[in-house]
Amino acid sequence: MMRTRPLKVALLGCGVVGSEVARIMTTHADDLAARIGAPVELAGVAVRRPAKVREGIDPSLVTTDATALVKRGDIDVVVEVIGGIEPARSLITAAFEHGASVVSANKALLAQDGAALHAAAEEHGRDLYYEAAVAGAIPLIRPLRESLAGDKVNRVLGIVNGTTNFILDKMDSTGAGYQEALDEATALGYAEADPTADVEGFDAAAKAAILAGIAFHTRVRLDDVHREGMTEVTAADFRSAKEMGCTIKLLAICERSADGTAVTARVHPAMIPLSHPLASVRGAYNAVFVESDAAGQLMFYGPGAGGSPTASAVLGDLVAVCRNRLNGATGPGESAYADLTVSPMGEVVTRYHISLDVADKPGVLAQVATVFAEHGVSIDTVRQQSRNPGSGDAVAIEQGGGGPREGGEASLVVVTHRAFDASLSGTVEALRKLDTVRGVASIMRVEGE
Ligand SMILES: NC(=O)c1ccc[n+]([C@@H]2O[C@H](COP(=O)([O-])OP(=O)(O)OC[C@H]3O[C@@H](n4cnc5c(N)ncnc54)[C@H](O)[C@@H]3O)[C@@H](O)[C@H]2O)c1
Ligand SMILES: N[C@@H](CCO)C(=O)O
Ligand code: NA
Repeated sequence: MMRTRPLKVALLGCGVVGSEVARIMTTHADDLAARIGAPVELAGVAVRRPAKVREGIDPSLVTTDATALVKRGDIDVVVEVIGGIEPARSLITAAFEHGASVVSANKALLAQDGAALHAAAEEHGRDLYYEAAVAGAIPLIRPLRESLAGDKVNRVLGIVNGTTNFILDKMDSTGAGYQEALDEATALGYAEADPTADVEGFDAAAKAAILAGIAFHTRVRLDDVHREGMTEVTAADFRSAKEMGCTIKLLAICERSADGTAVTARVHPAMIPLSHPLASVRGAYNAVFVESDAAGQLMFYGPGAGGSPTASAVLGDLVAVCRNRLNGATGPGESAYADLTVSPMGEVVTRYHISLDVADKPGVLAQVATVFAEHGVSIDTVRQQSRNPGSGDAVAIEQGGGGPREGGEASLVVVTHRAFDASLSGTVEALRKLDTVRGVASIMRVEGE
């Protein structure tokens, strides 16, 4: 039976995501009411620039005082789509203290202060939902928290940042420059207010922390996630990847150790085979693999960024939280009982593609191979490409076949078998000290094989 008194919603922030949340709340009001069992009313919209015209929003609802709005006392659900740490954190905390449940899209805040916010929600008997915070529209938080609650997750691997996937895809498929592709992603509403968060991997690292925490029932914070951005990926890296039958993606990888007692979480660019499903994830789309004991391998795919897709996830949470309120119940809170050790990057085991600039003279290959062996890193393949003395150009490689002329420089590409990341770092450090190694052009991990 439909309750006539509406549930009151306060919207904090009316930017790319907030404006879409308001639009869908208005256009789908009847369906939302039927699904929830009570009408939902937009009771206030906190903004920074009140003079801006906001189509479909009653100007009398607009306020610049977000604090007063969340403290009104009659608000059932606060939707936080401001982003950043403050004032979002204080506003969410105040919302719980004043009796509201919270829906947020704020991965930066949840990765940093998720534990404290969950504790505040629990203390006040309210909900904290954040499906939109990870991989936009794709249902991922709820499947991990609820659908897989009876299984044991061992690995989460995916593309969780739309902006960087858009940029890498453009660079790979059209040869576009980095800045041109970033400007387009920003114009399409994918990028964060400061795109450094996207391109330096902070956004994906925050999402990895949230996913690892839920998947492994262990607190994983942003600082626990090894992070490398994608600003140094070059056209030459894409050429190397192509020669390997691979492409390059910015991946988030959360793994349980072989003995099951520890976990790692990391974000970095990596080569993946073109035959892997993640290789064909284009534009701002995201895709995440979840591997678990009983279910095996699951793949989640869809739009990972943008106002309307993100609003879809926010609305889904809003419906769930409103239903809980009507039932006098709360949904699942934080689950960190397993309390596994979060290991550093050095304990990750994977494969590596290393490009070295070396002197083209006898014994160099053996010297390089010895350094790998001394650090316990086993070589899978080696490829050498010579450059004629005085020319920067690579020429055909015919090892021992009268090709390379001694005295010039060569580029040496080594692909390893699986090895500890710490061993690889030790290898690279030692390689840099060899006189015959002129430089380490790139180091890229190889995943998804
Ligand atoms: N855009 C996306 O694709 C996307 C996807 C998933 C999650 N998110 C997350 O959603 C949140 C919002 O992102 P967005 O893209 O809509 O950002 P946005 O910058 O377009 O919108 C944020 C809005 O909040 C307003 N704001 C800032 N401080 C405020 C304050 N004190 N009171 C009221 N309003 C204030 C800003 O003026 C702005 O209009 C962020 O946490 C972001 O990480 C965004
Ligand atoms: N800036 C983020 C938004 C979605 O969280 C992205 O590009 O994926
Ligand atoms: Na999601």
